[in-house]
Amino acid sequence: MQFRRAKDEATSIKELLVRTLRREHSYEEFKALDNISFTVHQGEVAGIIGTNGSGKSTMLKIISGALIPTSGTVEVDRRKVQLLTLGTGFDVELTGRENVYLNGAIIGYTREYIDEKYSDIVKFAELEGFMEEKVRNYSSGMVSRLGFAIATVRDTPEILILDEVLSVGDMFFRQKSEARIREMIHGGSTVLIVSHSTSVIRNNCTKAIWIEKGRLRAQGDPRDVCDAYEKLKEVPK
Ligand SMILES: Nc1ncnc2c1ncn2[C@@H]1O[C@H](COP(=O)(O)OP(=O)(O)OP(=O)(O)O)[C@@H](O)[C@H]1O
Repeated sequence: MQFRRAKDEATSIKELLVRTLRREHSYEEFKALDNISFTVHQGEVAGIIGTNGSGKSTMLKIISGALIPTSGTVEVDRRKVQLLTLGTGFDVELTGRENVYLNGAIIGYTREYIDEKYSDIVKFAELEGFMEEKVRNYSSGMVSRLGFAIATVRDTPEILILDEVLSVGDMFFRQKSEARIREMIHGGSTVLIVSHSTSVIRNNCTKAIWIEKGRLRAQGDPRDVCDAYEKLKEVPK
């Protein structure tokens, strides 16, 4: 997967304007994912790990169909896939209620479905009494709780893709959200889960895939792959 990145960033708005007018921008091609190949079988729970910027979210977006790869192929039945990701599709100038409809529509829910599930979403997010308030006035934990409740209200799909949806909210909400995710993971779906927590990968996954700087570094037993990944992070003595 190749992206185009601005090579020399302007240091001021004036410089940016001048460069734009003079058409002086230069770009470089950047490979976010390079020659990655793996298989996830039906019923497997695959955990994806890697340091920041290594390409995990890009890969999930390609698998779910949100991004089209510049080369290579993915074989997946997209009608069965649901990608859960937080923090996208919220407008802070709208109320909590309006954002449920906006965010739900982005995920692919119909208006009728959101009408039916609205009170379950509010209850799970514990935001009764705040839904007519603008999201601008929410704390970041409240926004994540609402995002999590919207994303997970649906019945578990056959192929579930989770992009860092754990560890949301305070300790009490986290316990509740982890229990919901565990139910989804162990409900018979095929799951791909990105997490920075190696204990989440060790405790829930049947295989682990480690991506580093856009390349496949290792795949296999979650304990072996997580052990190797943690060694990378050890500070040299
Ligand atoms: N649309 C884009 N245009 C240009 N570069 C992009 C784009 N999307 C992602 N990238 C770059 O691709 C690389 C991989 O990003 P990605 O978000 O997939 O990493 P990640 O492993 O999910 O990171 P993190 O753990 O921080 O969430 C990063 O260097 C990022 O800046």
